[in-house]
Amino acid sequence: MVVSTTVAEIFSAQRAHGIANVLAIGTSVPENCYYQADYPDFYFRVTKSEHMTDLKEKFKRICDKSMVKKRYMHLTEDILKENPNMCKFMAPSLDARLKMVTTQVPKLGKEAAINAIEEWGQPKSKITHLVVCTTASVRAPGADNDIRKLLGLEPSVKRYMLYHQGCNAGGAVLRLAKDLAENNAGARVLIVCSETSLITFRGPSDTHVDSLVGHALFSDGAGAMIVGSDPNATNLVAEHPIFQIVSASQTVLPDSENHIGGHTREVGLMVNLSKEVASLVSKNIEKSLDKAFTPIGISDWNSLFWIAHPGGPAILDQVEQKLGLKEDKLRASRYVLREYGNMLSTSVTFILDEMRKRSKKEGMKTTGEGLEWGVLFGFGPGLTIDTVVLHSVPTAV
Ligand SMILES: CC(=O)CC(=O)SCCNC(=O)CCNC(=O)[C@H](O)C(C)(C)COP(=O)(O)OP(=O)(O)OC[C@H]1O[C@@H](n2cnc3c(N)ncnc32)[C@H](O)[C@@H]1OP(=O)(O)O
Repeated sequence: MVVSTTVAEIFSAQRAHGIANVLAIGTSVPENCYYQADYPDFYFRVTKSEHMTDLKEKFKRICDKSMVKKRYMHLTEDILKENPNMCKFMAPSLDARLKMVTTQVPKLGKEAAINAIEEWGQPKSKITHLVVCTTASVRAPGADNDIRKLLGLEPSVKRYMLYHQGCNAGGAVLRLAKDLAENNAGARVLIVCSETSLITFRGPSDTHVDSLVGHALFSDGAGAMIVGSDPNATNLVAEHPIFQIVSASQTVLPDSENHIGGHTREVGLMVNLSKEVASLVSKNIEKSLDKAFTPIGISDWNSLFWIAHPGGPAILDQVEQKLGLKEDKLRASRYVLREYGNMLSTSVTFILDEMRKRSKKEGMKTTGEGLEWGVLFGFGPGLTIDTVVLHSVPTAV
């Protein structure tokens, strides 16, 4: 038998030619909207904690400084009445939480995915890979298979489930999708991040004030993106890149393990946040920028468009100050924090969506506020920083 092809040729044919692109973006939030101005009253009332007057005043101060105007959560007063243990600081409640999370995470994720697929305009049979991310639960088969079924995707779609990663995973999913798209010719990767506070909500405790910080910031939301290389311009409905994914990296800051943590216990997911998070991120961020942009020859951070995970206003303020960023650089991050809160891994998808939409609306030349190069940062437990270098495309296409 004469074999007419080499392993090197097979290897080459298996790979895409071009760099990975974000080809579509979709988002979704639950119906219930909570206004921050009313939230301290709601929170202390539903958790039957009105007697903790000093703590309530402290929570009001945190909410006032959170920069959040409103956020969306699946949780309702009725759900909490049915599950009173969720209103205590530490009471067994994991089963009840997981039962709701099992339905809610795929449902919200599906809605975002449908929006992304609609924008993409291609048949869903072209989706080859599915990357799903949530901090809210751990199980098998997981939310990835549920989302596959809800969307009617083929059983042969190659699935990747990222559980319990926290906020930096908004960058990590793009890193994974880039590797998949560039290493598999014709691959179309559907990314879905879906987060819910059903797993973290709990009553206040005067010995764990950091829990109140989470309760002032965290919210529900899902974001979806389609990522692929070599966009098809010849189809009846052409594929249009929105951002090119140039490079992606991750690092863990030294001696930072205790600053953001999440532990799933009988009482749900316990999150700890130290007061040093903002200063640690801001002190270390320039190293990640240098590493990502030295090969491109960029050292002026104001020449970039910015997609920074809005962990909290202190993080955005200190990053801005440390790097000498102009006031409007973190505009899209601040907008998403104000209008939606901190949706963990999902937040950066909302920021990408806001940036490209506003760039077009305001007549800017590119999807990145008229600029060519940009950076996406995810910050999460570890303390982990995920850095993604992006390249914009012209808005006129
Ligand atoms: C989950 C993930 O993987 C990734 C994530 O996104 S994790 C979330 C990351 N975000 C954070 O860590 C929040 C960062 N912090 C902030 O944005 C701000 O500090 C804040 C909105 C919480 C408060 O705003 P501020 O301008 O710093 O106000 P400040 O007056 O210092 O703090 C308000 C109160 O909160 C308390 N506080 C702030 N951070 C605290 C913390 N981590 N733990 C305990 N208490 C805290 C302060 O002591 C202060 O109490 P008093 O009013 O009684 O003095």
